[in-house]
Amino acid sequence: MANAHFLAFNHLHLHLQISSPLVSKRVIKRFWNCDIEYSTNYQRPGFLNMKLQANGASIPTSINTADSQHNKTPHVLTVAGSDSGAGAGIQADLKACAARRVYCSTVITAVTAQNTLGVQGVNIVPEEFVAQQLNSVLSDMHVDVAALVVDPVMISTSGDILAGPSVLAGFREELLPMADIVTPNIKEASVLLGDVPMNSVSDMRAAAKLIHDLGPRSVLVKGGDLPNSSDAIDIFFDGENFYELRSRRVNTRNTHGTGCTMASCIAAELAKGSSMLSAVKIAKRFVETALDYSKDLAIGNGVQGPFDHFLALKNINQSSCRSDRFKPNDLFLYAVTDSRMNRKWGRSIAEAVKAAVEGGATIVQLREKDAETKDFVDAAKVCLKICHSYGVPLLINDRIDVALACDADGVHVGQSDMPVHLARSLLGPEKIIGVSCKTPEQAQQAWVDGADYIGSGGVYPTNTKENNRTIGLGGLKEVCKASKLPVVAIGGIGLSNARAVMEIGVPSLKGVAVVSTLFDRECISTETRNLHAVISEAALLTQ
Ligand SMILES: Cc1ncc(COP(=O)(O)OP(=O)(O)O)c(N)n1
Ligand SMILES: Cc1nc(C(=O)O)sc1CCOP(=O)(O)O
Ligand SMILES: [Mg+2]
Repeated sequence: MANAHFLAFNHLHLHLQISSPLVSKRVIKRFWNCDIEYSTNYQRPGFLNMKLQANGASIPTSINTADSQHNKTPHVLTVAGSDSGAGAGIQADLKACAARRVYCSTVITAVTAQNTLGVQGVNIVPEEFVAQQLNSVLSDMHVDVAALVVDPVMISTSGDILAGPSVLAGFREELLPMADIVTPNIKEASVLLGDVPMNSVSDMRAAAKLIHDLGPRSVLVKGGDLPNSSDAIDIFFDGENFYELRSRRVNTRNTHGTGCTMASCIAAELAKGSSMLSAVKIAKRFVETALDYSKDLAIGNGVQGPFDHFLALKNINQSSCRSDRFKPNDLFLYAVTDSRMNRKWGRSIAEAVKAAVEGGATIVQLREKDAETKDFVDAAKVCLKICHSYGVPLLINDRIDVALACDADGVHVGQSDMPVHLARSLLGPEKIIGVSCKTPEQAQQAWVDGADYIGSGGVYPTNTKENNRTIGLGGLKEVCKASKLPVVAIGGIGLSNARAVMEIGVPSLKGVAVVSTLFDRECISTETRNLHAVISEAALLTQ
């Protein structure tokens, strides 16, 4: 069978989003030897026409989408081969979708006998039966929106060639032009483009552009195997902009199935309603976290083992994340609360937080050193609602338990609090984690540990935090220069010196974090507005 490998190893996710009112007019055709056609049925609104053809036999199906609003379950349909070792293929897709809280149905194109040592056998599922599985799933499970994630599986992470020239032509001519995203690793990107050299990030950018010219709406070139790079760098290109997505390279043998997992996670996030860029970022962070957590797994005797999709996520409550992930510019005006100051001025934490966000605070941290746990959780829940109504993230100081209990957007930890990598494994890939750093070494470690940002200070002496070493503008500059993460300056910052801080001229510095300048004042919203004006002007001048 000429297209045996194509069926066996092609890996494709069709995400079926049930909750959206839109019906995709995208036509998916020449799907291996099956023709699948989607179109809106204008004669019968609420129905989706589908036609499957296998070996000339047509299986027309009309899907009722009329009551799809009742079914809000995000759903990924994966079309892929089975891996008996369960590290990759259908098994990885199911685990990834389950870990991301998305339902996954499956169409199996081949059954492989494989383990960590290699692939011992492949049994291709007949094309008619692939079509029948598709028909079974799609004729029953309602489809409002289809998005196609194509993982062009041709060369495994271990370097095995998984597909021949006919498959390559199939990808280039048939699948890529209708894909919403295609996710090659650097070896696959090279093969897709006729064996172009792929040795640098600029080669990856050029490849992303050339692959985009083949027709997909966006391209993710995964640089995990890029030589001489200490970071795992991926290039995302949406046809207009390039995004360089960096994460630290996790040193582990347990990488089997990372490509399948990445593609499934992207499909899962799309099914939940994310934008493509956001889906890609979350998927990358998820894979990084899962790899990190699975470093010491010992499964099989081969050189490349599987990783576990669930350990890193076992305690996660992902029910009410903000739709946007952390943006570095959120650090611009960072308000940190203080229970003593609130007591002094006779206001509740929620009143203080509301006034700060009304005045223009761009992120809030609850730093309630002497609050009882129950009071802290209750107050945090109220503050979370206030912050989210302004689109502002809310972080919790020190207390991972409180952050989990109220489902805050993240935490801020110091050098002697819960280590960042543990906080990450408890909180999961989506939560924001900030860490205090006074030195360039700590800043480098923060990146390695998977933090999102750095708080650096005390820039000036402060009465708010006892025995705090002052690092000055010079120390702040050194941290910012060494940091791959965005930095917010903290300590003794107010209207008179915020401008000098913002003008240090290192791009990683994104803003100032303040306590007394906002909260040890009579009118918090006015003080916040005034500080916002000062740092906005400084930011304009330093651009
Ligand atoms: C934004 C920001 N930066 C630094 C700190 C200080 O955190 P830490 O060193 O843990 O000290 P405490 O705040 O816990 O006393 C911070 N809270 N926020
Ligand atoms: C909470 C905190 N952390 C610091 C650090 O240097 O890491 S300084 C500090 C207190 C900042 O309060 P104020 O704005 O009132 O000076
Ligand atoms: Mg702390």
